[in-house]
This record gives sequence, structure tokens and C-alpha cells, in this order.
Amino acid sequence: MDAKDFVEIDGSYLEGGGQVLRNALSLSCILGKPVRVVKIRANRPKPGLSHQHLHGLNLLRDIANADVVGNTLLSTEVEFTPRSIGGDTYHVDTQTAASITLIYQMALPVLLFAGRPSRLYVSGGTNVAFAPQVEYMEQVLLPNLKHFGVGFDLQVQQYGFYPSGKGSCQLDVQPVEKLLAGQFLDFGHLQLVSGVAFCAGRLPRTIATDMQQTAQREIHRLWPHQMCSIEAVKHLPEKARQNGAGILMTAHTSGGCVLGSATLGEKRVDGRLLGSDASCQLVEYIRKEICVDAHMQDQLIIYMALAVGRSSMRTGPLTNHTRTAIHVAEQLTGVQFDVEVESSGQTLVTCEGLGQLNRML
Ligand SMILES: Nc1ncnc2c1ncn2[C@@H]1O[C@H](COP(=O)(O)OP(=O)(O)OP(=O)(O)O)[C@@H](O)[C@H]1O
Repeated sequence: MDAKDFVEIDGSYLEGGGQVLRNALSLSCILGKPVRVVKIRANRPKPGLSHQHLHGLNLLRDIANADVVGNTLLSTEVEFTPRSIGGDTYHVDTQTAASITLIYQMALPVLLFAGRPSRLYVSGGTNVAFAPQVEYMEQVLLPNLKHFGVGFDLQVQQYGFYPSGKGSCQLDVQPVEKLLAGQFLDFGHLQLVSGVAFCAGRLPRTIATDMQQTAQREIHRLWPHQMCSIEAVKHLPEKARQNGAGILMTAHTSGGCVLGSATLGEKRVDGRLLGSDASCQLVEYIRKEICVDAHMQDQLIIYMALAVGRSSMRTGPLTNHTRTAIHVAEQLTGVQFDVEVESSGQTLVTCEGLGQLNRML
């Protein structure tokens, strides 16, 4: 293939992390456009493809029957030429703590445009830093994607944490004919705060209850009559062999918004601190009455770009991840995102989607 046949994507743009690659390859599969991604993860301390990105890339190669050049660890340049999107059962074993949810982040939009239902088994980390925790994918991403007419079923077979991974999940995806335009505009009022605080391995159950109680106390300090129900769980040994701890809090509003805030324990786990950090973040979202949280922002961009009709989200200040996702989506789909800071201080992001139809159904 000639150099001119590829759309060139600059992996060093703005955030310059793995997300440029994920979004570019997902869109390449869905639109049937060959892409060359250069300077991959140029803004990270160890640039190039890490395990997560390489496994995700090879998975998309299999899903879209693509030709690939440059799919080796630490590679900083990849050429990807997709064919048709199959839909099948796929297995990915990263043999590391590579984020399972980020591999799903890359594959999910593609499998929605497949010709038949798919099942995707991935082994790696279910709860790792700088990635959505698996609970966030179930409890925050899923209800947000319902606005686009998208559903999936996610089952955690085993939890896995940094450094050894060994978690495993199963994702079932039904294809769609098209994505509906998503509207995230009306916060309404806060109805419920829910969530889960977990610990595993040799960590005592009190870590989970410390997270739970600190988080609930903070919500009740501010809103004494607020319904707030956070579950404290110690994972059974057969579900999680290593040490790990974290919390996800979610806010549900009368306007149909679901916002999430998650923290994860590292070497020294302080349950109170984790609970306090998660609740502070969630409280900030609730106070600002935004409809989409800071991490969901960038994850919705690809769906807004592909939907039929005008999608809109009211959110907080745009993150670099979101600006980067917008740039990649505009480059590959030709749609335009409009960003406006409103007098309330909220940021309104709108986009007339491409109206991509599933060519495989
Ligand atoms: N606490 C969190 N909750 C939910 N989503 C998160 C959280 N932290 C990060 N994310 C999401 O994970 C993704 C991380 O993308 P990013 O490119 O930084 O990571 P990456 O692929 O691991 O690459 P790199 O190693 O280059 O940072 C983004 O979609 C971001 O919104």
C-alpha cells in the first residue's frame, strides 16, 4: 500500500498516551480506513507499545482481519489496514497486569459494528492505576453508553491487580445498526450515591469498611438525608488471589446522569484516605451539577462522533484526554465538535455525528 493511502495520526498529540492509538485503531476498523500511527506514546516515560496496547492492537487485527506492520513491544510506529469486522469469540491473555478495561475500551466500539454477537475473554489487571476499574466499566460506562443505545454484559471471573495481573473477564457484545445520539444535559437533582469498597488477598476486611464508612460519612456530612449505600466487600480467595483494595462511588441523578469516582490502593493502603479521596472527587462533581465525570468525558467522544444526530454533554473543564480524543475523532471521521464554556462554568460539548451505519448487518 502507498504511503498516501494511510491517514497519519500523530501519537504525540497533546496527551500523547495510549488513548490516541486506541481511538485511532477503533475508528480505522469501523470506518474501514487504513491508518499509520506515528510517535506512539511519545509523552510517556517509556514510549512505544506496552503490553496493553500491543494485545489490543493484535485483538483488533483479528477482529477486523487487518494487515498490520509494527506490532512489536515498544514499537513507536504502526500501520493498520482493516478489512471487514467479523464478530466471534476472542481470547486475549496479556500475562501481565495490563488493563483489561482499556483493551475492552478499544474493542467495544468495533464489536458494536460487527456482523454478529461477540464474546471477548481477556486476562490481565481488572483494577490498575490510570485506567477504569472494572467496577467503573460496569456501573458508570454501561449506563452512560445506554444513552447511545449500546449495551454489554461484563462478568468478572477473577480480580487481578498490579503487579501480577491474573484477573480475567468475559465481555458479551451485541452489534447495533447505528448509535443513537447521546444527551447528557440535565443533572436534575441527586437521587442516590452508591458504590463498592473492596479489598482482597491478605488485606483485612477493615480496609474495605474504612473506605465505606469514610466515604458515606463525607456524603452525610454535606447532605445528612442523602441516600448513600456503599457496599464493603472482601473478595473470596477463589475470586482474587493477590492483595488489592479500592473504591468506586457513583452518583445517580433524576436527570439520568451517572457519575463515578474511583481510587485504588497502592503499596501502603489507607482505607480512610482512599474513601476520602473518592468522596471529595464525587462531591465536586455533584456540587458543579455536571452530567459527565472527568474520566467519562474522553470515553464518550468516539460514540458521539459516530452517532446518528447531534450528541451533547455538559461536563467540567475538558481534560487533555478529551481534547486528544476530539482531535483524533475529527481527523478520522470529518465531524466537528463544538466546545463552549457556559456562564454556569460548565463546559458544553456538542457534535453532529457521522451517522455511521453497521455495514455488516
Ligand atoms: N480513575 C479512572 N476512572 C475511570 N477511567 C479512568 C481512570 N483513570 C484513567 N481512566 C481512563 O483510562 C484511559 C487512560 O488513557 P491513557 O492514554 O492515559 O492510558 P494508557 O493507554 O494506559 O496509556 P499510557 O500508559 O500511555 O498512559 C482514559 O480513557 C481515561 O479516561
